Parts: sequence; structure tokens; C-alpha cells
Amino acid sequence: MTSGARRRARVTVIRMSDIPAAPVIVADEPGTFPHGVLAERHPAIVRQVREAFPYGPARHRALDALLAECAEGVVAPLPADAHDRERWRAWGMDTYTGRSWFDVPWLWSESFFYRRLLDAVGYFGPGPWQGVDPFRPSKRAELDSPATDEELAALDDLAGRPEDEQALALLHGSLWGNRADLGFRLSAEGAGRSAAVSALVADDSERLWPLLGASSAATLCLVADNAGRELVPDLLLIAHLLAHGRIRRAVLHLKPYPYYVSDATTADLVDAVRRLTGAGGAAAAYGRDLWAALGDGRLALRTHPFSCAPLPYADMPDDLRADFAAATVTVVKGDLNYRRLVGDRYWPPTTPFADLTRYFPGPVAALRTLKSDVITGLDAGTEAALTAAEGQRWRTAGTHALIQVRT
Ligand SMILES: O=P(O)(O)OC[C@@]1(O)O[C@H](CO)[C@@H](O)[C@@H]1O
Repeated sequence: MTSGARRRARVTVIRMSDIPAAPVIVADEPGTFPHGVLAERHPAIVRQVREAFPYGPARHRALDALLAECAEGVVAPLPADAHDRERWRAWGMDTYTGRSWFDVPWLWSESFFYRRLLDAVGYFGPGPWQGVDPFRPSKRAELDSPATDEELAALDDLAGRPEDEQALALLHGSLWGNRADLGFRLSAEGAGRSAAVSALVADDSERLWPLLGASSAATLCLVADNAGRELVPDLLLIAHLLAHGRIRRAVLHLKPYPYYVSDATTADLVDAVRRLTGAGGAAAAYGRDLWAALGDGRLALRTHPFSCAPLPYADMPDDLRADFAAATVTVVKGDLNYRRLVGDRYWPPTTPFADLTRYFPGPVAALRTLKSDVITGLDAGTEAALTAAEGQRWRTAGTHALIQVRT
């Protein structure tokens, strides 16, 4: 048994309500996926950001210091004057300061890395780089790519199909759009479009449709993940559901600031809607509908600070809980949100998804391609078949996906 498998198999005796808690994922073991993210992906992200802008010497020095700290040093706190220092203290900064980046919960160290990177590039200012998204060039390049043109052109054919076929195609577009994750592409092999061949490892979509259509008064909350080629299909799905009276209102949760390279902010939402309106054909009609829905409040935006928290959703604050509670269903997109939804732990893969999401204040659906070790809700046969065919690679390669629903 490899050490990773031993770790996955080990179930602690600590109990969270009636579910035995599994080990929290920590990036301390060379050769594991989380270790690779801290040791290789984060330095690559720093290099990419440095090359994308003509930063001055102060920014270069800050990026050098962050690189050195991540490689050899220990977690340093946010500067004393950081606007969100108290928030990060509440999110565990004092506990983890002074410890190796590799020895603290992986969810926490990744999240804090992005916060510190924004500091290094002067994002929170004051100064000339205030508000300049360090990931904007790569996000824009993807949105403007020929691949996006192709996807938008395909909407012209879809428009002639029966409504339920359109809805299914757009749901799958939103699901597989989650592969368009620019951070993931920095280190994933074989994560190109052509590899999107494999089946879903879990598909509860039959339980999702009744929530999206049972009542024209429905509100859909969608917790977005990546900008560009993930956000565009998310928006197309929302536009379709609104246009066909499957929902009356949608609430879209975006990130309040740049995060995990390609996570969608309000600026990215504007870029995506403008990309649609400027595209012509059916895409432009979707874009105009979305513009109108934003204007009259049928599509509302949220940028809650907790969207960039290094914590599971089980710890969400009351105002966010109330927002989700008011929805007919909340659709949670992507790998990181899945980790936060079920807890970033080495769960036995057959742990019921419904048990781990029981705390969530309403029906919840996860749409995710598999890009990290966390997995729940599989039946034993599916897990055995995946492992027999691929070892553990199916967990992290981004070639498998799931739709899981807790009503
Ligand atoms: O949330 P997303 O965009 O689907 O994926 C985020 C991701 O690339 O980042 C983490 C590693 O940095 C992994 O959880 C996952 O692979």
C-alpha cells in the first residue's frame, strides 16, 4: 500500500455528528498531488504573473520574497495594515503563522497563497497596481480564443433543438466547462479538450431537473468557479432557465477578488457577457437576455468575502447561509468549491454525499470535474472499476466529472 493509499484508508476516531471524520488533506508528502501544487504550481503561477506585467522593482522584490517563503520558509502573516487582517485572523492566520506551508491544511495554504500573491503585486494598494488583476491577461486570452468562438457558434445549432435537449446540453456545457481552469492547466498533463471523453462517475441530474422547473417561482443560486470558458456556459444555462420559465430568478456568486488564477470576479462576468453580446447569432441573443436580466434584477450578483475563505462551507457565516436558504437549489461549481462543500479530507469514496452536505441550508448540487483527491458519494463498484483501470489518477486528472444532488 502506498503512503497516499494508507492515508486515504485511515479514518480517525474523531466524530463530526454521526459521520466519522477523515484526515484533513495536508501537502506534506512529496509525490502527492497537494505537495505538487505547493512545490510546483505555485512557483509557476508566480513566474506567469511576473511575466505578464511590467512590474517595477518593488513588486519584483515582493514576488521574490513570496517565492522564497513558499519554497523554504514558514507562513508569514499579512502586513499590519492589511484591510482584511482581522478577517484572516478569524480564518486561522494566527494558528498557522510560523509553520511550514507544507504542514498546514492544504485548503488553507492554497487560499492564503493567493491572498499573499495579491499583496505582492500591490492589488489592494494604495499605489498604481491597485485593482489590477494579475491573472487578467490569461483570462482574456482564453475568452478571446478560437475555441470560445467555436463553442459560441455551436449555439446556433442548439437553438433548433427541443427545450429539454437544450437544457441538458447546457447543463453538460456548464459541467465540462469546469475543465477550463487555468491554474490546473499549468501543471496537468493531458487535460486538453480531447481528453474529455470519460463518463460521469456519479450523475444525479434526474434529481436536479425537478428543482429547476417544478415551479416558475424557483430561485437558482449558482456559486461560480472559473471565468471564461466555464463562466460562459454557466451564464448560458442561467439564461436558458430564465427564458424558459424554469426559474424566476438567479443569484450568481462570484469572487470578490482574483483567486485560484481563473476564478470569476465581477470584471470577468462583464467580459463574458460582452463577449456574448459581441458574438452575433444565438450567442448574442443569450448575451442580450443576460444583460436585461442583470438590469431588472432577475440575475443578481454576490461577491461575499467567504467565497475566498480557506474554510469549508460548513463554517459559512449567517448572511451567506440565509442567501443559500432562500434558493430553491444552490449549484456549486468546480473542484475547489466541492472540496469546501464536503470538507477537504480523504473521505472514503463511498461516504454518502448527502450525509456530508446535510448541514447545507437547502437543496444543493455539485457540478465538478475531478481535479483533487477529495471524492464522496461513489458506489463501491464505480470506485473499484475506476481504480482498476487507472490507479488513483482518475481523482486528479480532470478527465472525470460528477453531478451530485442533495435535495
Ligand atoms: O475549483 P477548480 O477551478 O475546479 O479547480 C481548482 C484546482 O485546480 O485547484 C486545486 C489545486 O490548486 C484543485 O482543487 C483543483 O485542481
